[in-house]
Amino acid sequence: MTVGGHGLDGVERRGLMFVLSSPSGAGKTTLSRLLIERMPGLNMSVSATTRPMRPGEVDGRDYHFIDKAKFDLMSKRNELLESAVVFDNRYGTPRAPVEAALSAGQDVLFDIDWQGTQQLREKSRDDVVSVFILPPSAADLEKRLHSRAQDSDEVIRGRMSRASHEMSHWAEYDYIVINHDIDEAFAEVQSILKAERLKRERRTGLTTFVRKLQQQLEQ
Ligand SMILES: Nc1nc2c(ncn2[C@@H]2O[C@H](COP(=O)(O)OP(=O)(O)O)[C@@H](O)[C@H]2O)c(=O)[nH]1
Ligand SMILES: Nc1ncnc2c1ncn2[C@@H]1O[C@H](COP(=O)(O)OP(=O)(O)O)[C@@H](O)[C@H]1O
Repeated sequence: MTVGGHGLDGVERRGLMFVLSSPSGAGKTTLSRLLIERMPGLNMSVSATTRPMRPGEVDGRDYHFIDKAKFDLMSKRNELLESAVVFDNRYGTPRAPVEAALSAGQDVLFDIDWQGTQQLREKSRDDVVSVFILPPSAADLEKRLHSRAQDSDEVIRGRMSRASHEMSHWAEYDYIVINHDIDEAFAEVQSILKAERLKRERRTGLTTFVRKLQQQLEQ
């Protein structure tokens, strides 16, 4: 699917799809924001959802908040790269911005669940790098869901009771990060992205680059 563009070091490479998943409250959103702020060349995929907007969320930045009819229309028109139902709401990744970024050699960051990750992997295995974030303990997870102060007690209970099921998919991911301390977890996720960007297979411009170096040496 991807064409390629210039990497940060000038060598052409294919963009990659960097996926973060976790049970709700483990820290994906916090880590995603830090990555977007601090890693040039990384674009957030803004999902469409039918779930209600939380206080502090911005339409078009955190999600595209749409109704079920619009979601179904996007799905019917094949405008979603993947989609899933989570907590009775629909979530999906708009296709066009992802394809545009990848073909320009940019990377795309996804905060999606295991169902969406499986769909991306089926479509573009070689371009997907997936990271599963775990909380240090159940008590920490619950504390974090409460500290976010954005969901009712009932919604939090629902998220806690789904956490175990979501976590059961950890072994499908390439990397596992335990989010004890946010700075450490961020450094780990950042290292994964940096290393994956250097993988030989996605650096399509290396042959040309090395040939040029050899020519210089032989002159
Ligand atoms: N498959 C899929 N999952 C998504 C998408 N957007 C968000 N999700 C997942 O839906 C779940 C609920 O997200 P959200 O309502 O923002 O709650 P939060 O995880 O507690 O912040 C999380 O596991 C997200 O990763 C998407 O476009 N596709
Ligand atoms: N390492 C951490 N230590 C303490 N609190 C954290 C940590 N990581 C995230 N949080 C807090 O936990 C809450 C849930 O994090 P969030 O990033 O919204 O999770 P998710 O997107 O996975 O649902 C937020 O209030 C966030 O500030």
